[in-house]
Formats: sequence, structure tokens, C-alpha cells
Amino acid sequence: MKTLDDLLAEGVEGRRVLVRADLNVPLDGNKITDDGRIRAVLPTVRALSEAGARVIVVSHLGRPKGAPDPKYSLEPVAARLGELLDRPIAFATDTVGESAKSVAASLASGDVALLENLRFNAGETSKDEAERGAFADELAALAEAYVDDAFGAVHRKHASVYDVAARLPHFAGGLVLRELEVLGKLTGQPDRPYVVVLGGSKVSDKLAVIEALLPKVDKLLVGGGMCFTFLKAQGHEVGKSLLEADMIDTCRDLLDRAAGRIVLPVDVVAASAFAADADHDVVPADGIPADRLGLDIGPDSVALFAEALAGARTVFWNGPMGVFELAPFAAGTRGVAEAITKVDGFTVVGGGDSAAAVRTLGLDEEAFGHISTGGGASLEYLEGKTLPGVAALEQ
Ligand SMILES: Nc1ncnc2c1ncn2[C@@H]1O[C@H](COP(=O)(O)OP(=O)(O)O)[C@@H](O)[C@H]1O
Ligand SMILES: O=C(OP(=O)(O)O)[C@H](O)COP(=O)(O)O
Repeated sequence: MKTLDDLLAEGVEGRRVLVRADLNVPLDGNKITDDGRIRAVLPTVRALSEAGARVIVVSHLGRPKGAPDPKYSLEPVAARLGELLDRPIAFATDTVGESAKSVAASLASGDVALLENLRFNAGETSKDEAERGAFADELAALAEAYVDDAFGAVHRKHASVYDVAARLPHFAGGLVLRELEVLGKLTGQPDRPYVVVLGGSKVSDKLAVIEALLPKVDKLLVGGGMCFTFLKAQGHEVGKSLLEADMIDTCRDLLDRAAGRIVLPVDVVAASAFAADADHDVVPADGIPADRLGLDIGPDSVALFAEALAGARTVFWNGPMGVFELAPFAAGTRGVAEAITKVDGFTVVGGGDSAAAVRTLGLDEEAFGHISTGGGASLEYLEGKTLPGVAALEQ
């Protein structure tokens, strides 16, 4: 795999370099609540800019539906990137249209541009190879070399992650290399007990991973939006909680095969609405009222999870235990995160929101062995899957 250092050694003065970053940061309106993913890619952007490249950064933000949606504009990210780099950033209001072309053409050596959200274009995430390829052609036409430093998106077979690499000389950025190196420690023979903690809201993505991960781990603790499909599979009512109805049978099968290694919450903070000021109570996990939704794990669950973590030698955590962005539902995430910081072993937390939770809840970042920018990407890597973005860089 060629790397950014190889590209820098070739010389980039005056060359247009397309940098795929994962700038999918959490937003509250248009305010960035955690800029960790922007900071993570700064060394790459800075190195290219200082070497005289014309740097064109691209990223997705959220999951817009293949068309422009102002809610998911990268404009606030451009402003923050400019502040952190301490230089003006040219922002294109489209990704491969007139604005992007004119911004790319107007860059001088060392200049940095950010293009609008890749996912405003249906071709980016299309399952149709020709449609994806056509979009990748347009992206590739903007530059002469491609650097992938979007670790958080390397598990996606998307145009900017996969197809564009086949169209330009391609190089792995420092963030991607470092993440693969550190996470590699978990793919061999991790010290045991090996405990994985899963939560968050990308339920269908992550349920698919559990199957492959289960034989490798000693305990799998499931909280967040993930746990309700399992609770339902055990025959409990989950009210209006997040539920992946077509995965209930899969969860039942996983519970049967896990022989007690899957640990579920025993209590839940159930709320009348998805809002900070909603009525809420701690209820038993098998007693969620029909008109309520579970927005956090309860204190007994935190204690149960902490007990399972206490003797662990290796821990991987992805996905908040609750809606930590709203204060009444942050205790579960905080409690489990604190338990992980006390583990005497190698601990990794991965995922845009999980890493943001560590920082915004004021936990000690140094107490974790590694904070990864990728949740789904880390999980699929741990699962032993070939990640499309990595495969594309290797070809
Ligand atoms: N019980 C729940 N119901 C709905 N959303 C939840 C619940 N628990 C956690 N979440 C949400 O999950 C989101 C993060 O999920 P995800 O993207 O899977 O994690 P990560 O970015 O760390 O990989 C957070 O925004 C959080 O509010
Ligand atoms: O936030 C991300 O992943 P994560 O929530 O698994 O950490 C990445 O930006 C990938 O986003 P996606 O899951 O919408 O493809």
C-alpha cells in the first residue's frame, strides 16, 4: 500500500490532491459539538499544503438521501477546518458541479478547499457500479492524486472511498495507517477476557457484525439503541424504543448460540418522548410501558456491565449506551465509559459519537488505550472483513 509519505517523496508542488476525510462530526443545528474528526485529519492536510499541493478535501456528513439537504451541509465544517489550520478554506457549494470545478481550478499551491457533502450526489453511495463509477469519474477529474484518510468510512463501498482509488494514483493517509496498526492488536490474540461493548443507533449495521464477533469474544455487553431488538427477542415489550423488527429472529438465534455471553440491560430509562424535558423513569428491562421509549440503560445495568468489565484484559467499545447528548440520558454512557477507564488492560473506544461522548462528558481521554475515529469501520475490521477502502488502496 502506498502512503502519504510516498506521495510527499514524489513531490506534490502544484499538484491537485483529493483527500477523502471523514468529517462526519456531530452537530447541534449548525454548531459542531465535537471536532475530533476534523482534528484527526489535520496532519495530512497540513503536510500536503506545506509541501505545496493544491488540496481538495471531500467528506460525507450524516445520511442525506442523494440530494442536497441544507441540514447536512459541510459549510460549518469548512469554517472550523479553517480555524484549526489557521488559513482560509475555499468552500464549494457542490461536489462535482460548477462550484467545485471553479474552486479546484482557482487553488494556488498550498491552498486548501472543502467540497460540499459527497452524499448530496446519488452516485456516491449507489449500489449500481456504473452510477457510482460515473460519479467517481467526476471526482477523479478534479485532481491528479488521491489520499484516503477517512478511516471512519473505509468499510463503505462508496465512490469516494472505493471507486476513485482505481482512477487516480492512490495513497493511504497517516490516520488510516495508524488506526489499522493499533486495531491490528485486537485482531490477533487479544489478552483475555476480551469484552466488547456495543450500543448506539446504527442497529442493523451492527447486528450484522455481532454474528462474526461472537466467537472471538468472552462477553458482549449490549446497550444503547441496540438492546431493544434483543429484549424483544426474549419476549419483552419494548414500547416505542428503537427496534429492528426484521432482526428479532436473528437476535433470538444469537442469544441461543451465545450461551450467556451476550449481556443485556436489566433496567432502562424509559421516557415519554425523545426530548430532554420528557417525563422519564427507571423501569425493569422487562417492564417498558407501551407508550414509552428506552433512551438509556439504568443504574443496575451500569453496575452489571461494570462488573463484567472489571476483570477484562481487552475491551472494545462502540456505540453510546443512551442518548448521551441529552443530559437526563447520559448516565449510562458515562458509567460504562468510567468502568472502561478502570480496566487494567488494552481498551479501545471507536465511533464518531462514542469518541464525542468521551470528550463531551469530560472523561479522561488518556485513560483509554486508543480512541478510534471509526465505529462501524473498526467493528468490521475486528470482524476480519476486507474493508473496501483498504482493498482499494492495496490494489
Ligand atoms: N436508546 C437509544 N435510542 C435512540 N438512540 C440512541 C439510544 N442510545 C444511543 N442512541 C444514539 O446513538 C447515537 C450514536 O450511534 P452510532 O452512530 O451507532 O455510534 P458511533 O458514532 O459511536 O458509532 C447517538 O447519537 C445516541 O444518541
Ligand atoms: O460516523 C460514521 O461511522 P460510525 O458511526 O460507525 O463511527 C462514519 O462517518 C460512517 O458513516 P455512515 O455509517 O453513515 O456510513
